[in-house]
Amino acid sequence: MGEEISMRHSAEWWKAVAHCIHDGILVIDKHEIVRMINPEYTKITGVTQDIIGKPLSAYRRGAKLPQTLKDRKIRAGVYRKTADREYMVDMAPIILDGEVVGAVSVCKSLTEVDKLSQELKRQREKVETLKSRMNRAYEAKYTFEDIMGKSDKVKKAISIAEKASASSFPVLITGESGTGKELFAQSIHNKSERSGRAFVPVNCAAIPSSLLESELFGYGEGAFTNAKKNGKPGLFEVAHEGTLFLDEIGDMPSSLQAKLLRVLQEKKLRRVGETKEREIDVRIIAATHHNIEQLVHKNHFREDLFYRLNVIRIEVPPLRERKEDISILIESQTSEFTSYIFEEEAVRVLRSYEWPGNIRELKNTVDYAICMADNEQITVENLPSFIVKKGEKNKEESETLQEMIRRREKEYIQKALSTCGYNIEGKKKAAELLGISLATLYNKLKKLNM
Ligand SMILES: Nc1ncnc2c1ncn2[C@@H]1O[C@H](COP(=O)(O)OP(=O)(O)OP(=O)(O)O)[C@@H](O)[C@H]1O
Repeated sequence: MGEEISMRHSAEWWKAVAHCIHDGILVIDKHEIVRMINPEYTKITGVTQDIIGKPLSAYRRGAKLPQTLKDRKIRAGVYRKTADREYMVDMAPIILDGEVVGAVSVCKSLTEVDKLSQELKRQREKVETLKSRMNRAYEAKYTFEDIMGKSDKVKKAISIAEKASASSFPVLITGESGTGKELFAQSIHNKSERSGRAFVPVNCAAIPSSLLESELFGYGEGAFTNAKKNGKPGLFEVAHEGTLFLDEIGDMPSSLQAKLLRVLQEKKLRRVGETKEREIDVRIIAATHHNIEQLVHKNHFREDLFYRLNVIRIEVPPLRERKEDISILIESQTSEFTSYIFEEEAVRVLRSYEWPGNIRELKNTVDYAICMADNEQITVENLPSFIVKKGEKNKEESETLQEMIRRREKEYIQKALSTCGYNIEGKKKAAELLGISLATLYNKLKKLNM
C-alpha cells in the first residue's frame, strides 16, 4: 500500500515537473497509449488532454513515436507541419531494466525556434560589428610604399620583408631605435593575407612585467582581485587570425619567454587562472633594438625562443649607414609643405650628422627647421645648433670629393666678395683676386646659388 502511494506520489511529481517545462511533451506506454501530455504540448500542437488514454496512431496519423517503440532509435529534429502549425520533434524510447516501456516525444514550436535563431543572428551580427570595430582599432596604416629609401641596404631589407608577407612564418626585425622596425612590421601585415584582420602592437618593455602576462594571454573569471567579472581576452586572442607585433622582445622577462615559447609551439593558450585551452592562429612579428645574439649569449634571452622567432630575419640599417637616403627622407617629410626647400648647405650638414635617433630624429629635425624658417628656404641657421656643431665636425670626413670642391669654392668666393665688395667694382676685384675672369665669376655665383 505504502509503495502504491509513493508510486502515485512519484507520478504526480513527474507530471508537475513536465508542466513546468517550456517544451511540449507527450508520453506513450508500450501499447502506444498516450499516458501524458503537458500544457506546452497542447499550445504547440493543438492536441488536447482528450487524447490521454487513447492509442496515439488513431488520433495522430503519421506519428513516428510508435516506430520508436519498435526500433528503440532516438530521432532528433523531426519536422512536423499541420494546417496552421510547424514544429520540431525529438523522440526517444523509455527503457527500464533493458525493456522498452514507452516513448517520449519532445517538441519545440518553430516560431520559438525562429525567434531564437533570429536572436542568434542578431547576436552574430553584433559580434561581427564589434570584431570589425576592434580590427579598425588595431589597424596597420603603413605599407611598403611608405618606406622611403633607395640605398642598397634598405632595398635589401624591403625585398626580404616583401617575401615574408607571402607566408605566415615568424619574423624577427632588428635595428636601432627609430630605424623603422614598426613601419616594416605594419607593411608586412598589410601585404599579407591577414591584412583584413587585426595588427596588434605590444611594447614588451613599456608594460610592467607583472601585467604583461595577463595583457598577452588574458585572464579568467576571478583570476585576481580587481579582475573583470567575466575575465578578459589577452592580446593574443585579439590578434587571432591577424598579426601580433611584439616590439622590444629583448626586454621580455624570462618567465614570460618560456610561456610565449609554449604558446608559439602549441598554438594554444591558457588564460591566467584558467585551465581551459584556447586555439589561436596568430602571426608573430618581433622586433628589438638590442643585439639579440648577445642577449642569447649572456643567457638574457632564451635560445629556443630566439630560434622560434628568428625564422625570417630583417635587419633595418641605421641612418648613418645610408646617408644617401637623407634627401629622399627630407623630401617625403616636407611634401606636406610643398614649397619648402632645404638649401644645399643645410642638407650637407644633415648628411654629416650621425643620427643616433635615426629617422625619428631626422623627422623631428625637419619639423623643427620648418618651424624656425623665416621663409621657404631652409638654411643651416634653421637647424638645431647641436646638429650643426656635430655635423660641422664630421662634414669634411663624410662629404664626397665633388661636394668638398664645391664647398671650398663657395668659401673662397664668399671670402673674396666680402673683402672686395658685392657691387660690380667689388666683383671685378674679387675675380682678379681669385684669378678668374668676371664672366667666370658670374657663372660660378649662379651655379653655386650664391
Ligand atoms: N624608411 C622610412 N621612410 C619613411 N619614414 C620612416 C622610415 N623609417 C622610419 N620612418 C618613420 O620614423 C619613425 C620611427 O619609425 P618606427 O617607429 O617604425 O621605428 P622603430 O625602429 O620601430 O623604433 P623603436 O625601436 O623606437 O620602436 C616613424 O614616424 C616612421 O614612420
